[in-house]
Amino acid sequence: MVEYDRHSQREEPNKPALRTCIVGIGGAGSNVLDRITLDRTVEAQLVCMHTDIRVLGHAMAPTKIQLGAELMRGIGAGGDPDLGREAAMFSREEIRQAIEGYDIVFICAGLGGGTGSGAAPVIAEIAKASNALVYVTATMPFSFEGRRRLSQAEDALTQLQKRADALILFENNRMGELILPKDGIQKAFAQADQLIAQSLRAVSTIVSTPGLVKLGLDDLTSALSTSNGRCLFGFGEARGQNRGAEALKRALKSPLIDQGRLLHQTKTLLVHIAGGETLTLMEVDAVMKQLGRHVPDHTHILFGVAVDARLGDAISVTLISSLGLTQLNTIAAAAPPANMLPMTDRPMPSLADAVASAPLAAAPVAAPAPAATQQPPALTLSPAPAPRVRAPRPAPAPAPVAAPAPAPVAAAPEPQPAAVAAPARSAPLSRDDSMDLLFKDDEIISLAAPEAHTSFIADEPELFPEAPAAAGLPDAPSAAEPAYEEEEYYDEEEPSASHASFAPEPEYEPEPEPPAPAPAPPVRERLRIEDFMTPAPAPAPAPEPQAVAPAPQPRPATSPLAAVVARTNLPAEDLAYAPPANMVVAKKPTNQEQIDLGFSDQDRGRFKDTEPAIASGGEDLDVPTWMRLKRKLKR
Ligand SMILES: Nc1nc2c(ncn2[C@@H]2O[C@H](COP(=O)(O)OP(=O)(O)OP(=O)(O)O)[C@@H](O)[C@H]2O)c(=O)[nH]1
Repeated sequence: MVEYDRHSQREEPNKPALRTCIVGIGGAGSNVLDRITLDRTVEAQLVCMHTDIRVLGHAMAPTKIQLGAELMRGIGAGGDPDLGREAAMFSREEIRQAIEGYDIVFICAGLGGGTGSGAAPVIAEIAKASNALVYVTATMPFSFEGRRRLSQAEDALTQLQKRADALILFENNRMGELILPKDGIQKAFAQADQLIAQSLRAVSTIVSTPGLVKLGLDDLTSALSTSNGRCLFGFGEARGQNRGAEALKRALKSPLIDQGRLLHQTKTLLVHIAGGETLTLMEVDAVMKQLGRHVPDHTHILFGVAVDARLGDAISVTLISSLGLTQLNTIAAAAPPANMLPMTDRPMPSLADAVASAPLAAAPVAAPAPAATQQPPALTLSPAPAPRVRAPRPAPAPAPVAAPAPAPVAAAPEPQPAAVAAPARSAPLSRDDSMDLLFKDDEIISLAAPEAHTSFIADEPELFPEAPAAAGLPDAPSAAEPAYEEEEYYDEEEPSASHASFAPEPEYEPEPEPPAPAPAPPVRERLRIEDFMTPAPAPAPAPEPQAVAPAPQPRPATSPLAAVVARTNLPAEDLAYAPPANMVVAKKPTNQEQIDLGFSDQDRGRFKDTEPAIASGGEDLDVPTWMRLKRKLKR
């Protein structure tokens, strides 16, 4: 058996190691950080930042920063990004001290709520000012969370895009592909957290672990950076026989690379293979050969190998790349060129080549060629609509023919790679066929109808105004605000370039519109917890438990947060496991579809001690809040 000489991967003794810091912001960021903390595989400073002291109190990160303590009084931002931003502004000196002096700052947040969406851009700005490389890992909300959250997430994304050196976007909608349809939403979140934690772990390991074939920050940034597009990430880890092939298979199954499909369009692909002391040359070679069947010749491969004793007898494969918006639109709008099909006979550069030149340029980039126009109709995809312009729903594709792609964005379309080495096929290859070539039937995870939310919209106001506006009430709906209409959201096409990127395939395409226009759905108020509960008389306030900061002071009775402050006086057990004493479950209202989302009564594992963050008199009725409540909703 051939083994690597591990001596060659030792760093020069006088070369300082890269200092990395991972900042988790808000509820989602804190959950991911908890997972990383428990894994104990990342050598980085972990910092949790939140406005909500109850979440901070349970966070496992060694360093915690309460954002805007005086402004927020220990309460979450209630879904209001302005409050989250102001809270971060109030605490910017603490933030600066916490992240100063690091070479790389990873920022992890769930976009759509108040703290993460508002504070993350501020923190990214501070990190950039301290000359750190800023990598942002963010989630976009589930579509069922409502249009308001999506819009807030898009705003935050636009701001982050300007400040981050690289941005890995996880669409929660796609996380559904990681689990079985019958699994509860808690499992979806847990799986999503795990994937995000893996990405952070993989990226930070790549830059901090000495490797046989070392990847540098420039490699990583070039693989991750895209001015206006989407990062692709796949990670797989496996043990036992065929552990290399199995790890690669799992990495290719990642929903973030569309089950391997998106790799066929990448110009640069970073591949990192790591294993314990038993990692062999043959295993690495086999993984690279296998990967070569799914990557076109012209892709520039940045290849790294590391022996990491912490992996034990496991092998991990990390794939990182990015696709520009134009490429994504091209994929969505046109039938895939033949060179997107699995390239079963295409050899990859041998490992010897790779080790000889690190990073490895697998093959010279092929000269761009005109887009393949006569490809077989392998996939029928909806045409890409113009970005962010409300327009009538585009008519479904009439027949499975390779329709010419309409120009989805103002920029000139990127040239398509030449359809080289395209295996001749007598019959059209469906996506399922394509997956069959990769995996056995029972290994293909059922695909949820994908929907991307990576639109990048107009410029945001400056992050650092001279005088920040006074804090408004969290999540208070304004008169001008659009009503919360889930039905309309599901049905309506929100045409945007990025939506087009992941336009559903024929099997998921909605039914054609009926000839007569359906009556407009009734406009509903945004659901509140009051819709389900009615107050009972005479609650007796109990002494308030202390967390990491001074007890929140009650706000004026006019504030919707007043009820939250009052509720924090209740015993923790009541908060976590039973309805508050002053509440009784009310009769089920007729319009509560958002609540009928299949919450199971299983808890969130190690997060089970997390207190609920329900604003009983407020507006904070998001999914994570219900998850933290862990209360089985009875009808
Ligand atoms: N993948 C994943 N996404 C989450 C999780 N928790 C929340 N999210 C997503 O992140 C968005 C923001 O939720 P939070 O992070 O709880 O909100 P926040 O940033 O703390 O803001 P406030 O609660 O308003 O202070 C939600 O709309 C969800 O889409 C989680 O555990 N995993």
